[in-house]
Amino acid sequence: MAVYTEISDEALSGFLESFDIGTLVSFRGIAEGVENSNFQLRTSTGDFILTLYEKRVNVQELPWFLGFMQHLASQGVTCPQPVADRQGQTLRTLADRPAAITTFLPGVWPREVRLEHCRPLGRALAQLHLAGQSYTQERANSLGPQAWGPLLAACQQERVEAVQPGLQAELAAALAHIVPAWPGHEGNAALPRGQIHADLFPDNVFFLDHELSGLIDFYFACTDFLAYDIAICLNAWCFDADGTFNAEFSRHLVQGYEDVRPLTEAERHAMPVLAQGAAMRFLLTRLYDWINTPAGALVTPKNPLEYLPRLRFHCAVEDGRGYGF
Ligand SMILES: Nc1ncnc2c1ncn2[C@@H]1O[C@H](COP(=O)(O)OP(=O)(O)O)[C@@H](O)[C@H]1O
Ligand SMILES: N[C@@H](CCOP(=O)(O)O)C(=O)O
Repeated sequence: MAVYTEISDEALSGFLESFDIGTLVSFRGIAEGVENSNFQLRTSTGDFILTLYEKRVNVQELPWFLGFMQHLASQGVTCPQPVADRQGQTLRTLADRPAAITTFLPGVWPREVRLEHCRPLGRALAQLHLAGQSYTQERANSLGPQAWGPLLAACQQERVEAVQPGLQAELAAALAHIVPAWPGHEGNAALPRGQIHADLFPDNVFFLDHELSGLIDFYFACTDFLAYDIAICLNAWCFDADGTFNAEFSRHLVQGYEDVRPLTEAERHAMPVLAQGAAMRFLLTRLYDWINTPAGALVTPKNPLEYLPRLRFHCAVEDGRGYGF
């Protein structure tokens, strides 16, 4: 459960007095997520989400994320909207943490990914990319290839080896292959860039009555290669429970994407290295959290080793045909 910071009823009721959203009826910590503390609030006017920003979020960047969510909504992408207080501020402080209230998005994320989810997912991702083109302020990807080596080093070799013998050497070797091959690296051709979600896992995509009802959790969003977002989705949505890659899911995802924004040949060609990088990024952040989560924190760290077979799979793929397109 991701509640790193507890809040009392009194503190929350006092906080709500600065907003025009009614009085507190109930609130509960949300037993999902790993990054921030999230609470579901019910007030006399409706449901809201309160987020206290914790780990990887840089407070200076919060206006960029909140502005991005507002911009996406203005372009027709359904996502939570920051709620302003009576002074017009969306970013506040509660329990010594940066805090924001956002609207509650109806829907449920798919506990089991099915084929019917994949095409709508691809379409929504491409719509997000097109909508992001008019949000012009850039935010560098702080978890891009330049961060992976330092992240592996920060995990400490002996602790990585304790997670799985040989893991440190395997990741170091994969990094030595992925980083020099990365688009835009030292003379490599770049790919189309723009605003990406960068964490569009099933738990960040809501469905209602078999339709995609909205996207949440924009706190890793950044300016990067658009196709990298597809590579993240290939990792997060297109492996069966037994670890087998599901090419049919992948094909539907990419078809949905291309219904809205056709891929360039260079993007298709780069998909294996982008998918390797995406597997590496989530493996490393999970590994870091696995090793560093403080005892007693109300959070369930995610298993880094789920991403090792995915990384190996992508390292063996030669071109887009490996992904079913
Ligand atoms: N705006 C929202 N509307 C409805 N539920 C939400 C909303 N934001 C978060 N949630 C719920 O909280 C959970 C955790 O949120 P998330 O943003 O993924 O947390 P974290 O950033 O800590 O990983 C989600 O899976 C969802 O159930
Ligand atoms: N999606 C990441 C972790 C980030 O958590 P989220 O709950 O914000 O999606 C992973 O699975 O490693």
